[in-house]
Amino acid sequence: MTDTTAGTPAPAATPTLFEQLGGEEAVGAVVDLFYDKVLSDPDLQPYFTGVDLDRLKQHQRRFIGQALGATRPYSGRSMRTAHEHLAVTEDAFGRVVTHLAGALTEAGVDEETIGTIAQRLLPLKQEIVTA
Ligand code: HEM
Repeated sequence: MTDTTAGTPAPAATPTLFEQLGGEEAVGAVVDLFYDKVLSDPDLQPYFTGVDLDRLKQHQRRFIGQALGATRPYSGRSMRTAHEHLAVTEDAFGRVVTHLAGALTEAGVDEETIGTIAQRLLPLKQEIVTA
């Protein structure tokens, strides 16, 4: 069989947002900023009372990962199961997304990309918001 692809470079896969933002290291910086914003917000602090910090960090990484489409396969609890005991309000959900947008802005991400990211998170609202 003739190899018609010989000598032809493989088509570049469209980079994920994760790659566009600069990969693991850049995203790590966004996670840190995001984490500070969420924990400094008096309206959000109660949700995280008693949640250990490792778990919270993991939460932030997952959250960012979901937004950027860079998650390793996720085998944890469903979004509904993970959040239903928290009675997350629509307002709280909105605040968290706003803090993510703020962290991304500070990290130099352009507005259009931030809009795309926010759109990706929106469908999760119906699973996470239960109050
Ligand atoms: C798109 C939005 C969100 C995503 C992708 C997300 C993702 C996750 C994931 C993956 C977990 C871990 C589940 C586990 O380890 O079993 C989790 C737990 C948690 N999430 Fe979220 N989350 C979102 C929004 C929120 C919001 C808006 C709040 C609060 C205002 C919140 C508060 C928490 C807390 C407190 C936990 C820990 C629960 C526990 O350990 O008992 N999350 N979230």
